Amino acid sequence: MNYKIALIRGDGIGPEVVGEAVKVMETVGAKFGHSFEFTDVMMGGCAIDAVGKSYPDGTAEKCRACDAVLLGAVGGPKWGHSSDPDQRPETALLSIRKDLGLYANLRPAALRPAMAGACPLKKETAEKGIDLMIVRELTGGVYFGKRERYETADRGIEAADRMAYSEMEIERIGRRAFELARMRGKKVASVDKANVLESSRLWREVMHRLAKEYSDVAYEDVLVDNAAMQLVRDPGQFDVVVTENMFGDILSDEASMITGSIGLLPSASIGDTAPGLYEPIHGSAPDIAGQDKANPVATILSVAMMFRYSFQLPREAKAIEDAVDAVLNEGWRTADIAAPGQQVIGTQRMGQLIREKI
Ligand SMILES: NC(=O)C1=CN([C@@H]2O[C@H](COP(=O)(O)OP(=O)(O)OC[C@H]3O[C@@H](n4cnc5c(N)ncnc54)[C@H](O)[C@@H]3O)[C@@H](O)[C@H]2O)C=CC1
Ligand SMILES: CC(C)CC(=O)C(=O)O
Ligand SMILES: [Mg+2]
Repeated sequence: MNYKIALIRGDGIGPEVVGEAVKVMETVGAKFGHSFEFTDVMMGGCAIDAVGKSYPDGTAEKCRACDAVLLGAVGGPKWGHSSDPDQRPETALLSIRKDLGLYANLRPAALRPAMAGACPLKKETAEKGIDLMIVRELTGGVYFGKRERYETADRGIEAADRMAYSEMEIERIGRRAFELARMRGKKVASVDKANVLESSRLWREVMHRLAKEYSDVAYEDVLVDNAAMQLVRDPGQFDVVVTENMFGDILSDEASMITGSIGLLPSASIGDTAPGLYEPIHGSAPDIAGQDKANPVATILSVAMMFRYSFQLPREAKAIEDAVDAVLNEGWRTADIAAPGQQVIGTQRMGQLIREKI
């Protein structure tokens, strides 16, 4: 079968890791008899440089014309944090998620067998294993609320960001979490800050209604500060963790380190109708961009998620995941996952080794 893929390579290490992931797709295609038609879609800092704004007209339409989207990362210090949203690379990221209706960001954090030694947690915690799925709400909350900056009478300039959630937004992400839990460990932890925030109180009310409906799934509420601590103390207690946009952003970066590195964790952003968007959880890593140092595994595993969720190709997805594990089991390491004294390989070599295993 032929699949159309939109490629948003983006900025920093984005083009490097997407380049390796594309080659992996082609290898999988050759092995299993699929072909891929790639369309480059420019967005982010590179688009500011080329056409003067980070989210050029027609970006969403180009993506909608494809079966799935693969994104590297956007942003970097070159473009700063302009007061003009068109001049901020991150505006493009938020806009594409909103325009495609990608409200569910699935971020699996699993400790791969070869990485157990790299887990910074207590030995017995690592031995228990880590396999959790963070279900992050992606198109609401404080990242999409009204942003304001204004002069006050007595306190100088003040800035504010509004965090808002509707029942509908909470219910649809909650259902995704409970449905996923049914296919996994049958446990949902809903993370909020209901002891302080009104949006979290509504979040909790809706989650409790769903918990009654999905009575075969064990349910608990966890306050976000406690969740951050529990993730380090005993991550094995979690199966599906559902939470709002910003909490999920932060907790998933934390989860990445207990499983080895942010360079390992993939994600899938999905909605109800538009093509899914697949991306590593990391950013554009300007500190290592252009040096063949980035770990491409997170992006390559994002392709595996694309095959599984958008194309219903579990055999092909597993071939990628098995190849990644085989390469890691042999001890090959990019800099972010290498132990002191261990030999380090680059982005391209890691990609090549994974393709050879496939
Ligand atoms: N999806 C996206 O496009 C995202 C974009 N960003 C943007 O990326 C830019 C940089 O953000 P940071 O806060 O520095 O976060 P970052 O995730 O880009 O980097 C944080 C640290 O992790 C390392 N790292 C990240 N990915 C890696 C990989 N594949 N292999 C090895 N090491 C890796 C980096 O070298 C850096 O030390 C910012 O402009 C930010 O807004 C941040 C997160 C997501
Ligand atoms: C612009 C940010 C919301 C990007 C980010 O950190 C993420 O989605 O993980
Ligand atoms: Mg993030």
